[in-house]
Amino acid sequence: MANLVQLILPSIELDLKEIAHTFSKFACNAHTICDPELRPLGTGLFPAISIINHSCVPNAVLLFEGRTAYVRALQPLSSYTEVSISYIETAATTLKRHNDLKQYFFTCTCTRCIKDSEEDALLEGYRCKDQKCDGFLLPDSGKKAYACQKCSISRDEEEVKKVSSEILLLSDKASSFLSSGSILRYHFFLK
Ligand SMILES: C[S@@+](CC[C@H](N)C(=O)[O-])C[C@H]1O[C@@H](n2cnc3c(N)ncnc32)[C@H](O)[C@@H]1O
Repeated sequence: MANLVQLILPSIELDLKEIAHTFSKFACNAHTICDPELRPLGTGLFPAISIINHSCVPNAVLLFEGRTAYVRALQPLSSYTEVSISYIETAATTLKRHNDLKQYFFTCTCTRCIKDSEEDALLEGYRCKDQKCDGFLLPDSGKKAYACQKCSISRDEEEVKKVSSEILLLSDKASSFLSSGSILRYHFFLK
């Protein structure tokens, strides 16, 4: 980034180290401004909000109305409770969350991150193919087969890959509907 600035402004004497420093501070303290559908609109620096630390089980959420940022509590908070928000998508495994947090240069040690998480297994697992079973198919160590943690029914890798690509396709369709605004129109029509 610092080199890019020098490329754009070659005539100005620049301290590349200082620019890199400033951009790094900006990246760690800035927030993505979203519209009500959570579509990113841009990046903003809100000093009062930059003091809020991250948790994967946050007790508050950052919302925007236009360019104005609001921190809204997700539960009643007593005095002296530290307010936390999530810097990242929380519906992800611990490994994914920690990867996403690398840009902020810390390792999260919230309650969700430190417990040996069955939740992670569920996030990575697939619904058991037996409709009557409420278990999840979890990968074996080599990911060659998936077995239900409740009834032990298994699916082979190919079966799981097929289901997973169908899910990805559906998710892509949902995203493109969302970004085109079609869901909003559909919602409006239903009303
Ligand atoms: C937006 S600032 C948050 C406020 C910052 N702690 C301060 O005192 O100004 C983001 C930085 O705070 C630190 N931070 C945020 N959440 C953290 C957490 N849960 N554990 C450790 N460090 C955290 C990281 O250094 C991160 O880059």
